[in-house]
Amino acid sequence: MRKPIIVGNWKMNKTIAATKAFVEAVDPEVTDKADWGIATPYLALQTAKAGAKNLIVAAENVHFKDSGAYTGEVSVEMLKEIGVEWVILGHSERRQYFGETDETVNAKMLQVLKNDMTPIVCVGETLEQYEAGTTKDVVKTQVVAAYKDVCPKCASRSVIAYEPVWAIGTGKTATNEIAQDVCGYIRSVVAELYGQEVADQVRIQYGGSVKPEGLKALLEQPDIDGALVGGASLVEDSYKAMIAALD
Ligand SMILES: O=C[C@H](O)COP(=O)(O)O
Repeated sequence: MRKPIIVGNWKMNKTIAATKAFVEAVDPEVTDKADWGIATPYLALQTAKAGAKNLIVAAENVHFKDSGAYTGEVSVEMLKEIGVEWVILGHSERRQYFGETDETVNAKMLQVLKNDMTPIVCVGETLEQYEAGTTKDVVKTQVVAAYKDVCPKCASRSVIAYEPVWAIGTGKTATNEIAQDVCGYIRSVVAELYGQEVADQVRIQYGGSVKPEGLKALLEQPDIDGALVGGASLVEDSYKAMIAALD
């Protein structure tokens, strides 16, 4: 039985002070019905870690090298020094605006897993690809590339987030049927790569305009084990409503 995992991806939102207030308000409400987390900008991670007793605290990105002349980047060692063990990789916004590729996502996967951190690796098609009917080809290519040279044991503890780009921040949610169809397909791709036992352990999230009121039904889908939530994770009451929705 896979435990649900719901992570708020804050993107470029919230100051350190706002992070402190959020964690103080939300962390005590967290239940064991799911693993609950927030991914914050780098600057707020230490504050989030200091306040979080229950919430997972994740970074939104990390570099694939140990250290060196990579101006503006943050290493795994830096994250681990402040106790951050989770990281989102390959979010579509990083692919779209910051030159993230399947190759760099793979390099980051290997770096993160080698250092015993947990990746949430994002895959998903654009509106154009969706309309062209190539969703499954696109996500298969992204999953196969992300897991190149990743060992089965490492793969089994990773998390995959399926996020159709056309549903991110647009208010357009994929129907539960579409989300299940693609998440089930992603699990079958993992099974092709590693066998069914590993595929059954990997947790697969859906992301894209998830709201508290839709969360429970989403998680009733057999291959959807959680959600990566943008906008609805930013407001304390909305995050608390997600927690309440699973009680
Ligand atoms: O990582 C989260 C996603 O990009 C979803 O964002 P959203 O819930 O605001 O659509």
